[in-house]
Amino acid sequence: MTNQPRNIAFIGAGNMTQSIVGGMVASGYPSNQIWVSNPSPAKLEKLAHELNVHTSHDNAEVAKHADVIVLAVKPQLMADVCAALRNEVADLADKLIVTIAAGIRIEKYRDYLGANIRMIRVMPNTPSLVGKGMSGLVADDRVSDDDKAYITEAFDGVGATLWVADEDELDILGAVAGSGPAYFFEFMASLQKAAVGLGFDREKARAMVQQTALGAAEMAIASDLELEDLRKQVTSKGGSTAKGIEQYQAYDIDKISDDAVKAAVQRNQEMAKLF
Ligand SMILES: NC(=O)C1=CN([C@@H]2O[C@H](COP(=O)(O)OP(=O)(O)OC[C@H]3O[C@@H](n4cnc5c(N)ncnc54)[C@H](O)[C@@H]3O)[C@@H](O)[C@H]2O)C=CC1
Ligand SMILES: O=C(O)[C@@H]1CCC=N1
Repeated sequence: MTNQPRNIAFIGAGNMTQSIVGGMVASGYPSNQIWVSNPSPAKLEKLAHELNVHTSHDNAEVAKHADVIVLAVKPQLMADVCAALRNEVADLADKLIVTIAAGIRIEKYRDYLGANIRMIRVMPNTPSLVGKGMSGLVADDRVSDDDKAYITEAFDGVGATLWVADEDELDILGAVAGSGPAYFFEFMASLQKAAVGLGFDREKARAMVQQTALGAAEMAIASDLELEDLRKQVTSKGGSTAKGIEQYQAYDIDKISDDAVKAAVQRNQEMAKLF
């Protein structure tokens, strides 16, 4: 890291924490400066064994070690987890608080943790595990440039980062990029099923689907062309792709994506009210 690594504690050792911590360690973040807590031991044992990070079942204990606390529990549990931290950790205002939870607004965390906290909201995604994450970030106005540079570098280590203007934008980024891997996996699984339906075994069908997805994503990143133009390059006039694309368009794939993203944004907004 260019920025001085800080002691960082993750509260909750679920899918997202495992992805981020795995990616951070792989990108060179010192594992002896990472703490992770979780109520049940199985995930902690795996993290301690594979990544050599510090673990505990006690949230307050890991928080006390940390300069940076990452809240990584489900939104439904956030109020209770924060209430316990507030009771047990005296100097929360001196620490940088990062949350990766969908929906819940910074203002709400001030109720949960105290009015004087400084906070960054990050909306990551699970490909962070393989260093290909996409994380959106937004900070309150108490967060310093140093804090922002540090957290940007930490999440750049597990993929790409994008600072957004406000929390409304973060809800949208979450609905596109946070949830996005699920949309792509759903689509890839459906292509796999189509190939299996025509006689391929699952393994071969998966191999061709995942390599094609990887190739398409890498081409999109490498190219200056619009995505629509990349699609056209594959679609020879009178050829087979044109027939396949006609089917997607008949089901109005744009509307499917539009509806999906709007539904996910709406749920983020609901969670902001609920928790
Ligand atoms: N999974 C994803 O793709 C993404 C998730 N997020 C956010 O990340 C957060 C975590 O999501 P996941 O990792 O998917 O959930 P998860 O359910 O896999 O992980 C949550 C973890 O918290 C632990 N936990 C439960 N009660 C706890 C407590 N009192 N103290 C400490 N840990 C406790 C659970 O045992 C579990 O290991 C959520 O708020 C979600 O909105 C954000 C972006 C992407
Ligand atoms: O489904 C969720 O609520 C979280 C946020 C983005 C991905 N997973």
